[in-house]
Amino acid sequence: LSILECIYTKHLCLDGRQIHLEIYDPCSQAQQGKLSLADELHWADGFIIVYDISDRASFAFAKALLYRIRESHTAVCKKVVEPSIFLVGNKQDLCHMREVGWDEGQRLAIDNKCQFCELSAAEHCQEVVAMFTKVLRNITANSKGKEKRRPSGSKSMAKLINNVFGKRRKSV
Ligand SMILES: Nc1nc2c(ncn2[C@@H]2O[C@H](COP(=O)(O)OP(=O)(O)OP(=O)(O)O)[C@@H](O)[C@H]2O)c(=O)[nH]1
Repeated sequence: LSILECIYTKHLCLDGRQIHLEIYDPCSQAQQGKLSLADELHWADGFIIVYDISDRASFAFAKALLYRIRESHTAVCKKVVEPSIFLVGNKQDLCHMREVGWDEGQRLAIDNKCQFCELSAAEHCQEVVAMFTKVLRNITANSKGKEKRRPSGSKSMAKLINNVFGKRRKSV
């Protein structure tokens, strides 16, 4: 069984500005342990890295992804605007099964200059919308008219999209 990645596109208006979103949601199962984000690192303006607060392994994976993004940015794109990175601890409704402390997530985010929040995509989808809005505001504030598009046919990266738009990934 392999699960396909998803690319979502959406036009929206934020603060009076038209935005064309291209969002790549990779399949975490297929990539586990691989961290192959080579294409995405070159074109993405922002990254949303999601872990499950009730699953320490997912936090370790999120940490590895964060380092990978940071390393790549430092090595390759020194002069380019820093990508916006949002670290998200999901499944806050499973607080009673928590394996990753809020402070651990926040510490990782502070150490790597990214934003952080905990939320429950299942129970409070408005929190997901608010998080996405922050990411977009951050990106538009950083980019200041820079045009950076995903090359067609290339893979790209973002997370949590199925929880926002309710779209299911196809399995083959
Ligand atoms: N309790 C709880 N379950 C959630 C929440 N968000 C997602 N889930 C569940 O977690 C499981 C995985 O959700 P997915 O949306 O497939 O997560 P994913 O990270 O995109 O999964 P991959 O296919 O591995 O990329 C599903 O059973 C969801 O219903 C949440 O906030 N709380």
